[in-house]
Amino acid sequence: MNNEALNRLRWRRSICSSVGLLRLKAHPIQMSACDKVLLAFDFDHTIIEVNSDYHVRKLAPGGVIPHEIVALHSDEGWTKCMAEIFRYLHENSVKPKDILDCMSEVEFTSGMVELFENLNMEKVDIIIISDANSVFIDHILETNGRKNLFHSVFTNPAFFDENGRLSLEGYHVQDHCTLSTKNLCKGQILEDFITARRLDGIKYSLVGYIGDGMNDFCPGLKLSEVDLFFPRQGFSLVKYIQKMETEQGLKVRAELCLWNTGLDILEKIKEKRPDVIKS
Ligand SMILES: Cc1ncc(COP(=O)(O)O)c(C=O)c1O
Ligand SMILES: [Mg+2]
Repeated sequence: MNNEALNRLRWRRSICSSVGLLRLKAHPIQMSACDKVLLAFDFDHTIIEVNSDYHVRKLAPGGVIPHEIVALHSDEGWTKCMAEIFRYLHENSVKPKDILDCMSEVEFTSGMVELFENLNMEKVDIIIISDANSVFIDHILETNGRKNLFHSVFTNPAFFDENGRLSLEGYHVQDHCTLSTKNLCKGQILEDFITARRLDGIKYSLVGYIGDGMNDFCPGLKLSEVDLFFPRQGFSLVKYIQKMETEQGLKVRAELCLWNTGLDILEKIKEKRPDVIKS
């Protein structure tokens, strides 16, 4: 986080603390916490229309990744597969600039910019939880001029090594959640974030989680009845929610709000919390 962003955060925190103190007089029970809305976004097929990990494959010779590398992709995770893809690209003379230029082509999903521009960021925190990687996400946010909007980005750390190869690690190692990949449990990240913010004096009166894939089911389960779960229309998460309920009795408690573009999300937030929309 740069100095400007840190200062802005501190400034927001100080505003929140004063609001908390004012509340103390009228409503002693709510005293220490500053109420905000949290919107947690998946990245691939959510903030952006494509899957960045698939988009980069076009840089391989003939746009084809060898079968033995593709075969490393599993439901338990794809960081090994992606690390091998990056090794393969490097062996085939793909340079860091080629990868970054390829990511510069990636556009935000329709209506996402309008959604972000209409949220009152004094009242809303937005975060990203993604099983892509930090280099792709950073670059795409930067080229779209939206990097500073996000309070935090949780994803697999990546960097270009001294030879120019993109190197990738898992975000964490976990084996408690069988719904998630081994390297990244979005549900745990969401819960840890909310707990950390609570300790900072920020309480979320509404949490919205926006995603498309099966790896977004675990954070959806963590939401409560007052929250909003946004599975993307026509993507795998919609059917997975039904399947997990009928086959495993795992029921999402939050209100389900299907979405197709960012404008659908904006409409729903407007309806539930007009106070966090810019006037
Ligand atoms: C290779 C690969 N990368 C990324 C993702 C998902 O990333 P995100 O969590 O940003 O949707 C998937 C989902 O299946 C995938 O297969
Ligand atoms: Mg996704």
